[in-house]
Amino acid sequence: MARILIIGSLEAELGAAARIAVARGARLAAAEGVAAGIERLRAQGADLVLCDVVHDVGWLVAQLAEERIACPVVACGRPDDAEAAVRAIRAGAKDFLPLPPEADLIAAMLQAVAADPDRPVVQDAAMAGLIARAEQVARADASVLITGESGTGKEVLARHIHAASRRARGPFVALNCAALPEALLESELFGHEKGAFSGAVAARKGKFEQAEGGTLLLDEIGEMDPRLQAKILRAIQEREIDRLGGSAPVKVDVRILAATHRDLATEVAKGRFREDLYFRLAVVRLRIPALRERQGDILPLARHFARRYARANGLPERGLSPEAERVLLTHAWPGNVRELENTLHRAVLLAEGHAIGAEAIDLLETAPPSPEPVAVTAVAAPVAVAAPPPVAALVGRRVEEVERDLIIETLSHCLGNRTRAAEMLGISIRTLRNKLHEYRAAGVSVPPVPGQPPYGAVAG
Ligand SMILES: Nc1ncnc2c1ncn2[C@@H]1O[C@H](COP(=O)(O)OP(=O)(O)OP(=O)(O)O)[C@@H](O)[C@H]1O
Repeated sequence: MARILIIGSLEAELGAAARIAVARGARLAAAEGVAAGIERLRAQGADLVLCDVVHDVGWLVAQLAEERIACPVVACGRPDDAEAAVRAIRAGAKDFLPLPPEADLIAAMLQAVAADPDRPVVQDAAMAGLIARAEQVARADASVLITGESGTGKEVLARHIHAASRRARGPFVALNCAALPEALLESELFGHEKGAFSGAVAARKGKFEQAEGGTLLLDEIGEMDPRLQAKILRAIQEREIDRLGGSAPVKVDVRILAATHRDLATEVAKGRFREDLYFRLAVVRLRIPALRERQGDILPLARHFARRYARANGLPERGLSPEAERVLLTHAWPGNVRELENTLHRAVLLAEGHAIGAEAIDLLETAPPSPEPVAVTAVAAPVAVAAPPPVAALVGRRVEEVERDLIIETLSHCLGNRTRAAEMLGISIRTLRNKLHEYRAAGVSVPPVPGQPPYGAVAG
């Protein structure tokens, strides 16, 4: 069932469109303005956005592209307002829906979004078997532990399980447990009441409550502090959570999926992960093979990314030359699908001519692949897989220097996406932009905004 987000007032004709969509089986959410709409998309996603042209459709489309939220936007307005329609389409809206709405047009839109564009691309037999198993367990409500090296597609698989489950109509919420310090992670997970700590100016729902009726993915669960592990265990067992500063527990109906690149059984043996939580989470275990273990997926994935980035950059869709295919098939891909994706993104931008040739496949130097799960930091560069530096190694360095390296590395991990990097760093986007200006002024190279040249005219 398609999930539609309507941005605009439901009291106007857009309300009629909403009623038709619901009558045709869509699930509806509404936001008064673009900023609120984006907030909602970040938390819960949608299959289609209908945005009233009185709002800034261009800004909405640009923001979604920057945050890599893949969701088509259809602008809506009066048919006599041709100027607004043209403006919206030029800004990147997929279509223009004239108001008052026609039931048939809405039905056609819903049908078009029903095909799942986020379905994992799979061809290798090992991976196809895993997907079949995931779809089978999706129907139950049991927790699932997804393991695999960094970049193998653990979040993609988690989203697929959610989409194939009875909770598909509910929200899918993901939280990277390694990206936040303990105190912040606790309030992100469980929410807080107003005044729970200095700075808590208003009550805020945590991820558990945001995922109500849906699925919560706890990514990088192996990095979680033991105190929070105990709280997660309680949430799963009792199906209730305590907001920070709250006086009564809150009931939650959430399916938990957990992901980690670590071998949790070993973490348990070493006393770093609670055994009881491990058994609760690992009711079903799905291990995603490294990309080098599923050669059959390399070319289908490469073609998929070549298409995606050609479209995203307004470039013609081109195939891969036989030589480029050979290069892709012989690389070890220690950064897995994420590395392949980044490589194809660069290749699409670099390639000249009718096909993507080997000269456009720019493979970054990487460490030789390790058969063991490799520890990576939350701020690892997009393709380099490296052990996290022990804090002791930082002694002797200035705080501002370490901060600068952390910010630049995080930004590069996020492929230049400012909003994502700020979120991961736990700082405001404004602070991030100010810091980046300072670094540039000092001659430090800063990862560019996706799709823009390194020192483009756009600020930040
Ligand atoms: N089977 C797939 N089909 C299409 N895209 C994929 C597939 N697997 C991974 N990707 C893409 O590769 C990138 C990495 O995937 P994802 O974030 O799910 O990996 P991960 O294992 O969760 O990584 P990490 O351990 O770093 O969190 C994403 O951009 C994702 O869209």
